[in-house]
Amino acid sequence: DRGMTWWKSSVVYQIYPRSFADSDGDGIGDVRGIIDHLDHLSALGVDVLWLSPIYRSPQDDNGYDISDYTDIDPLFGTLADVDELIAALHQRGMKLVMDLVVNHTSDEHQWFIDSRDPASDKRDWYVWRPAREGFEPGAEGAEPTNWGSYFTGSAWQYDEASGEYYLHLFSRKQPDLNWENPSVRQAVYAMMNWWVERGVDGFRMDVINLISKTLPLVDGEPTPGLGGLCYDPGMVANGPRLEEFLKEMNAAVGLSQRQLFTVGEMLAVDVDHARRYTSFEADELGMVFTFEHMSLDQQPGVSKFFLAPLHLPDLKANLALWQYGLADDGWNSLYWNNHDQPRVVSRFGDDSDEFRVTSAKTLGTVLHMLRGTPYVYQGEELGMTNAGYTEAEQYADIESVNFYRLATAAGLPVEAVLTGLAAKSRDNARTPVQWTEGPNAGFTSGRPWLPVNANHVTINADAARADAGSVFHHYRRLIGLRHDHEVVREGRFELLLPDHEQIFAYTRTLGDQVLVTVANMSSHEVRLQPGDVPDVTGAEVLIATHEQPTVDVLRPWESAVYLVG
Ligand SMILES: O=C(CO[C@H]1O[C@H](CO)[C@@H](O)[C@H](O)[C@H]1O)[C@@H](O)[C@H](O)[C@H](O)CO
Repeated sequence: DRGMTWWKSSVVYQIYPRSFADSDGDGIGDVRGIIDHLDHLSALGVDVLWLSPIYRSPQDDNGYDISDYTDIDPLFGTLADVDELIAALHQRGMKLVMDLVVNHTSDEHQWFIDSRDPASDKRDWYVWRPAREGFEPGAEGAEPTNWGSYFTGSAWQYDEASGEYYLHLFSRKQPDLNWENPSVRQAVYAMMNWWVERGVDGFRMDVINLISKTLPLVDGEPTPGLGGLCYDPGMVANGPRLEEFLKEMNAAVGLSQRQLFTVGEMLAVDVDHARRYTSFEADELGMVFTFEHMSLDQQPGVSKFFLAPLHLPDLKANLALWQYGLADDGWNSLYWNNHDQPRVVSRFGDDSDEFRVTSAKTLGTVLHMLRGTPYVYQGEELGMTNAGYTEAEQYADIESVNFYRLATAAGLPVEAVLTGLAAKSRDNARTPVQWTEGPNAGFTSGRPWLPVNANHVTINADAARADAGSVFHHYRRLIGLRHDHEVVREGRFELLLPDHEQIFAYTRTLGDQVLVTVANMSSHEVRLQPGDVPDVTGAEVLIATHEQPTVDVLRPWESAVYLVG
């Protein structure tokens, strides 16, 4: 049965190696640090480990700028360390998913170094263009199109030596590969097969729906207030040959045939696109990551740093749209956190001492009881919070640093810019994992590359593991429910109380079994009316944040899951 894929009953744990665990005291996490903490993953019960990039890289974007795809950056370790990690994971019944970053490479990759020479047979491996008609090459406004890079500023860099511009949708040191060139595609597939032969079980594909550009490349609508450049992700996403490339890749690497795990990170992807890309008949991808539910607490059409309050009915409506949209074909990925998003307990929960644990648990429950494959980002299982930075100098992330420079140069009040960064900067997700209450939270014996959050004295893995009521043990139980109950894996989703401003409630139905999830997503007590949710009298309570849960009155951030039938 084409739909019978192993990852439908799996939970994925994402590691951002720089910030997970440092084994050699250089202040930067590494592969041996991961090997030293596999017990933590086994205790949590996760099935798949997704590793953000550890390949050789000048680290301009913390590894998402790769200079050698088949070698490990010495910061993180060696190929032998990775072989040991793969063996150790497989021995524990877990799988390893590597990050595949092939929309772009580093400008220090040999391919790009060769490509800079117009006579090189690698010239057409990247996207080179002459200056805009009628402009002096290198002059103001001579860029081939008005596209903005995701890290702000023009997406084109003038190359004095060859007198032309190359495209970089991210940083200047991340030139885009030209996927129109079949030699580029074959080189990528060969690299993927090299890793599969080494024991890797699948790939998380970085911004994979940007690889097919619509030709010819033309100007887009300037984004208001951002210097006249076009920052519309739709400008370059979901191009005309994307599905052709995904099918070709799938066949060349045997992704479906070898049941390899694949998830495509996709900006500007909607549920209709996702249905096509993840359809069981299509042989393209297993899942996609959408940003739609991550874009509801920002002002529409500008940058994520322009904040807007989250309206719970909007979040429920979007999650429901994807649950219904992929109900009978395709498959959802489920996530609140990753290395690009702020910590969910600070964003959608309440990270005060009074409600941090309960709101973190309830956010876990409402996500993990949905239909799809859940992703847990390192530290989420501990209820780690945002970094709480107040000064521009504290930020290390290229996207945040560039945005601060552009926004203040454009005359935006510094306070407003710092407020936006404090809420949305990617550095919020990148503070070191808090293992102990001790120095540097047990992350490193050296000086951490990014300061450890001071709240590690109370929020740390040792304390969480020792406390049966912790977020850690709640996540362990949620993961257990997915392994033990087919209704959690396959049950048909139905949203309840769509317009309720505080309550998130829904059912999952499989045969005569009904799972009822009811959650109060506010810091205030909420009273429900009879009939608001199905009668759960006598039902088995599978998991709950509070003793004696009821569906009449829900305490702040209270949630419970009932199994009826
Ligand atoms: O666009 C991406 C794609 O991210 C992927 O691609 C980026 C380039 O490789 C890389 O920086 C990211 O870490 C990787 O996940 C997000 O980083 C985006 O910039 C934003 O932060 C999300 O709100």
